[in-house]
Amino acid sequence: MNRAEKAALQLQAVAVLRMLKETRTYEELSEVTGLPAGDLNRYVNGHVLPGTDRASEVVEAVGRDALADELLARVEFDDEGYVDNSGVVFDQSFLDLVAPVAAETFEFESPDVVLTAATDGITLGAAMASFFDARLAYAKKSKETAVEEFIESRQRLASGIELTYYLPASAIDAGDTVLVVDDLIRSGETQELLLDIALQADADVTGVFTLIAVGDKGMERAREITDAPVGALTTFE
Ligand SMILES: O=P(O)(O)OC[C@H]1O[C@H](OP(=O)(O)OP(=O)(O)O)[C@H](O)[C@@H]1O
Ligand SMILES: Nc1ncnc2[nH]cnc12
Repeated sequence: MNRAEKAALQLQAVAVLRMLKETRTYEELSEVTGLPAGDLNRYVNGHVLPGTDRASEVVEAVGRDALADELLARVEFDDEGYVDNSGVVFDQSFLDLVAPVAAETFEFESPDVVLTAATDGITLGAAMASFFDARLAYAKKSKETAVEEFIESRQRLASGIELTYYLPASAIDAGDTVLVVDDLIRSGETQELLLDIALQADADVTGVFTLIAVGDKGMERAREITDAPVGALTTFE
């Protein structure tokens, strides 16, 4: 590990500790990590950085399960089963922690472009793109002004309403590898549109990732369209 990689790891560990600290006392954080509460206080407040051994323990100990638990604690369901996930998609630092875990868990190849759908997919897309050092592209439900050429994909939804997503044609080049991400997959209609946009761009899809799958229908729909890995951090029924 070179100096820059060590520094990145140390800062990632601090970010993990800060996220865990939001809902815990230092004593509780000490129980979770096995580190002394006084040291944790100094790390969380930025006075001292954890050594690289400690840093890698913290980062590795907080794997998929810890993030999935944290996700569960941050979302709320209404009476009709709709999810309020603003506690997650408004928190860029939390999403920055998800990216390395998602990459490792589902073994996504590093893509040229991360593709998502406006609006709520954008912050996760930015975290994933930053982690992979890839470009970010987001399809929108309206045409951006002054852009001349778009890839567009339209679908009639179960409700009968037509939904169209537009992506500036310059955002994905033919032959690019593309990782498709979104905050939530339920019916899979949005994924179908995004995967169709990738297909129209002559790109290769390397995976599909979502924070939350509501049921399995939308995930199955994505699996029917692509052979690449399709994964969710958490599934709710
Ligand atoms: O699997 P599906 O049934 O297609 O649902 C998933 C989509 O629904 C939500 O977006 P929404 O359409 O609410 O737009 P927003 O991000 O602008 O809120 C969510 O961000 C996904 O993009
Ligand atoms: N917030 C949400 N909760 C559940 N299903 C959805 N489908 C689209 N948005 C949703």
